[in-house]
Amino acid sequence: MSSGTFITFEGPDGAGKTTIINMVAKQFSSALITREPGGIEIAEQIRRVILDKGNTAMDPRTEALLYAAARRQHLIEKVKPALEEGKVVLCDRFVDSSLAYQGYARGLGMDEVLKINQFAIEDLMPELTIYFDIDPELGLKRIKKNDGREINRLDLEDLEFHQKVREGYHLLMERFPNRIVRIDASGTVNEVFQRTLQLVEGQLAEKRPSN
Ligand SMILES: Nc1ncnc2c1ncn2[C@@H]1O[C@H](COP(=O)(O)OP(=O)(O)OP(=O)(O)O)[C@@H](O)[C@H]1O
Ligand SMILES: Cc1cn([C@H]2C[C@H](O)[C@@H](COP(=O)(O)O)O2)c(=O)[nH]c1=O
Repeated sequence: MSSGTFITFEGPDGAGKTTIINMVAKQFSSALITREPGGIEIAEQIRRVILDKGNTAMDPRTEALLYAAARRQHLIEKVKPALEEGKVVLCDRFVDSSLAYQGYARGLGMDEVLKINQFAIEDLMPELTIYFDIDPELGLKRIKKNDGREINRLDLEDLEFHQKVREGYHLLMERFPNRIVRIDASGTVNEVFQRTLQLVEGQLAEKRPSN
C-alpha cells in the first residue's frame, strides 16, 4: 500500500505543463518531479527512440508499446518507490497521454491501448490528473516561439492530429470525471500556476488527517 500522493499533468503539446510543474515544485521542495516518457535512464533511452525525427517508419502499435514499456520501467524504478516512501509525485504525462495520442489520435482505440497499459501499470493510477486544455494551434505556436525546445517526431504531426489529441482528452474527461480536472491553459503563466497550485494543495489537504 502506498501512502504518497500521485498527481499527473496532461495536455496537448505546448500547453505549458513543464513550465507550471517547475513552478509548483518550488512550493513543494520534497516532491518528486518527473516526466514521461523518461525520468530514468532506460526510459530516457526509449524516449530517444520514440521521438527521433528519423524514425518515420515507426508503426503505431510499436509506438504504443514503447510508451508502455518506458512507463513500466519508470513506474517500477522511480514512481512506486517514492509513493511507498510517502512522497508527493508530480509527473508530466502518464497513461492518459497514451490514450489520447495513440488510442484516439492514432486511431488504435482507447480500450486497446488501455489494455496494454494495464499490463504495464498494474492498476497504479494517479489520484488527480490536471488537464491543461489548450487549442493546439496556440500550443504549437508557443513551442515554435521557444528556440531552446527541440522539435520531436510527435510535434511534426499535422494540426489535425493535434486537434484529435485534444478531442481524445475531452473524451477522457467525460470518462474519468472524478480524477481529471480541467484547467484553461490559454491564460497567463501566473493564472495557470495559481489554479494549479489550488488543485494540488486541495488534493494534499484531502489526505491530511484531521484532528
Ligand atoms: N501560460 C502561458 N502563456 C504563454 N506562454 C507559455 C505559457 N505556459 C508556457 N508557455 C511557454 O510555452 C512553451 C511551451 O511550454 P511548456 O514546455 O511548459 O509546455 P508543455 O505542455 O510541457 O509542452 P510539451 O508537452 O510539448 O513538452 C514554453 O516556451 C513556455 O515558456
Ligand atoms: C507519455 C506519452 C507521450 N506522448 C507524446 C506527447 C508528446 O508529443 C511527446 C513527449 O514529449 P514532451 O515534450 O515530454 O511532452 O510524446 C505520447 O504520444 N504518448 C504517451 O504515452
